[in-house]
Amino acid sequence: MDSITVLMTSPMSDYLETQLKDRFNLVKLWTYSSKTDFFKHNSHSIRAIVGNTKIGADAELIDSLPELEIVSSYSVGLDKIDLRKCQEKGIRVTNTPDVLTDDVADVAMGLMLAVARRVCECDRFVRRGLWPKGDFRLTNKFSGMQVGIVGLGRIGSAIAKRAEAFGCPISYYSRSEKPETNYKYFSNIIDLAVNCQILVVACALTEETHHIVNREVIDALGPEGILINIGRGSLIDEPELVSALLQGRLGGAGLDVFENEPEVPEQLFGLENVVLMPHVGSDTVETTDAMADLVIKNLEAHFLKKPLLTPVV
Ligand SMILES: O=CC(=O)O
Repeated sequence: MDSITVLMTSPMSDYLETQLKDRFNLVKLWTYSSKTDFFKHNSHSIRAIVGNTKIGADAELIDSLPELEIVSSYSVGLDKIDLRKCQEKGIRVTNTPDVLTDDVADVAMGLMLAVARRVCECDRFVRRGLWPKGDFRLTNKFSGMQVGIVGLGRIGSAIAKRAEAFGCPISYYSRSEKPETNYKYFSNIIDLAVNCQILVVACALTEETHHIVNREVIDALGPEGILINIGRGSLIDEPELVSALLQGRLGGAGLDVFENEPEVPEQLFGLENVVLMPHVGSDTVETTDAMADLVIKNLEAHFLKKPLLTPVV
């Protein structure tokens, strides 16, 4: 397949890069000095794009590559891909579901525990030599806290399963009720926020879910409530989140994702009740290798005219 040109949009894993280079003619977008230079050399040769959560395939890129056949995303989230455009042009799209579910759900649990039991604040307390001067203050019990989940898909369900093991009653909000679970369903996200102590945002970012957690939802969660986001930054109205935390209208937050990554609102840096992670939910050696294998298998299947493993479009 080394005559097939594949575009990688930004640096991902070394393993993925090596695997792509071994099989295809690999073009790396970030090695070009300008878009003009890139398009001049590659417009008519690229047949596949491998994108990720930073750079996917927007309308401009898709329209500039007349030979494009497939976008194989090194991510489960599809918000950086113009799916409508791909559909219109008959371009196939794949992603990497399932293989990263455990890691992202693990991170959600870590954030919940870290915020509720003040793990990072305790760490800073010990490192700063404050312990000999007095004990750390009491925190709140995590086991048994009411957990509300926004989006009960693969990742949301894996979070629910883990939280259940901590004795947490689970409720959820999603577009429709899931008959296969016994978790309490709320058809309105505000009702969910009123009725839980920890709200975990685990849905996909789409036009409908953009800023699904707004001021009203944050206020419904309240000054004792904890907000966790392992989905996408833009699921939450970030300026509203920051002002709620600064004003004490929200109890705490655990965030792996941000609206303008890698930029994080600096007002959050001074808040002890906030735990920040640099969008690393699925970033383990094991899972990134499994994601890379899935990207490669989808590309191979496509060019061998076999069924795609994880088709989206
Ligand atoms: O955020 C991670 C992903 O979408 O895979």
